[in-house]
Amino acid sequence: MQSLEEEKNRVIEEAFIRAESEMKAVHENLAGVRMNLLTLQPALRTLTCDYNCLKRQVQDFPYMLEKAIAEAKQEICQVIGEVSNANQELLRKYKREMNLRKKCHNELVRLKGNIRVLCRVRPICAGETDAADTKNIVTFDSDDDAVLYLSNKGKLMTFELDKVFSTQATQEEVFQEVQSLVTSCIDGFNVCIFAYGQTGSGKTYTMEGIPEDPGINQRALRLLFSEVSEKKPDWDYKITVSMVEIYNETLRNLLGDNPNEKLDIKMCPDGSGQLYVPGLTEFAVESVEDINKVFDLGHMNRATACTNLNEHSSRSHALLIITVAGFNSSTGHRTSGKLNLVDLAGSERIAKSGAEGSRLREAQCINKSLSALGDVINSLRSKHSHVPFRNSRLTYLLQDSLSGDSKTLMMVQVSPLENNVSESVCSLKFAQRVRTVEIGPSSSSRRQAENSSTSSSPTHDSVELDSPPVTPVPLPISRASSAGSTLSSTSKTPTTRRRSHSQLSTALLLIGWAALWW
Ligand SMILES: Nc1ncnc2c1ncn2[C@@H]1O[C@H](COP(=O)(O)OP(=O)(O)OP(=O)(O)O)[C@@H](O)[C@H]1O
Repeated sequence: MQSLEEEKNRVIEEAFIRAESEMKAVHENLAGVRMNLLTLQPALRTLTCDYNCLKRQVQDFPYMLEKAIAEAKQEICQVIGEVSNANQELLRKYKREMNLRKKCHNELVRLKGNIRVLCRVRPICAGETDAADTKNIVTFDSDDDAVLYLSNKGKLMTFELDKVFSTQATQEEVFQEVQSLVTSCIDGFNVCIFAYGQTGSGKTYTMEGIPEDPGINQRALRLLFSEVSEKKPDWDYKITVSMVEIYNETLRNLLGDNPNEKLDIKMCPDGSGQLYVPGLTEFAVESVEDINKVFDLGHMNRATACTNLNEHSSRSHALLIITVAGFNSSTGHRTSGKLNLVDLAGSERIAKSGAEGSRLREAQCINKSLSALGDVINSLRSKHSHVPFRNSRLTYLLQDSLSGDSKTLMMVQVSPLENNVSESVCSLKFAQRVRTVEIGPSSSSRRQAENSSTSSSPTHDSVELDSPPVTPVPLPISRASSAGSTLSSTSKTPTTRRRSHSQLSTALLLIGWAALWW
């Protein structure tokens, strides 16, 4: 019993020791866990905090998103508003600048005179070089492109115009000189460009040109197309074209179904005082292809009614009438301008050509219309209250493009050959008279003063010349000294050039002022 008791006590003791060591290990583990717990607690707190924060953010997100969208919207609206204001301002400045450009352009044209007279001398053609009387009698001034010298019976005559194109001048160079007039019809002006001169002097070459080198007609339409397309989308333009011929005082519609049909010119019944041609065909053109189609139709119709087109075209006036109507959708503003491109009938003398019968009648009709043109120009020049537009079909048809605020350019064509000298002198004399005309408000007093100073120029002698082939009217020659004058030396009269220079510098000043103001 005792040993059992001892055994029991020993076992208990051993169990107690084992339990104690196990207890110690458990305590140690517990301490480790406690330790871990202590270190995890801050992380847990951070995580909880982060979690709560995220939770709040998630809760707030729709509201913040809405707010951000609203702010972005506001900013975008503000920027759009600013851009739109800037655009409005730019548009306003653009319009102001366009008006200013128009004013400057008109002022420049006004200062140059409403009627500008240019001269083009055609080259001697291949077939003409061998004949005996094909001596070249025309010379140019290397320092002054407005002066032309003509050798007539041993005397050197000087003619002064607004510009002279030598035989080498290209179609492009000629067009550059007239293009400002062409574009002014976009601004609502009526413009007339005439080619005047004897048969074979190059009128048709200048106006129509040849297929590989077109003249003013086609170049003008091309320029109008490019100018109006630049003005889009603000401006919407419609360009229409009509072609008519005046032969023996009869007006024919070259684009109509029946080219033999005679047209009449009538006063608009609306009381506006405008003229119109009932039944005149107008084609809307938008491209070079359209122009070519219209020109082909016009030529075909012109050829169908005559046996010899070349002779017929020499004896008739050909008119290309271009109308440019514009509408500005933002301002509601409308413009309407007309450009008349006229290839006049040959102006040679009846006596010299010895015309009889139907040729005489043709010549008389040409005489009548060119004389009427001269009468109109003379009346405009003298500022008569009555201008006889109705005296010929030509002047009646061109009435609205020859009066008021309209602009006219005459291209006087000259042959360089000696056997054409009297016709050349007459054409140039007529051109110089035309040059003194002012259609609208003008600087007439200054011009007169300058003319009188020119007349008194001691270097000029007045000489008797052949009367013009078709004497328009005895226009008073206010530039008598240079019109048909002779020069014994190569000295020049600088007066008119001085006028051009002073006018040009005024215009440049004006443009400079405009640029500064802008
Ligand atoms: N600047 C030029 N360069 C080259 N050739 C020209 C020039 N001007 C005219 N010609 C040529 O001279 C000839 C006569 O020209 P054009 O037919 O244009 O004269 P016109 O004055 O219209 O004659 P018409 O009154 O008979 O119609 C044509 O063969 C033409 O090609």
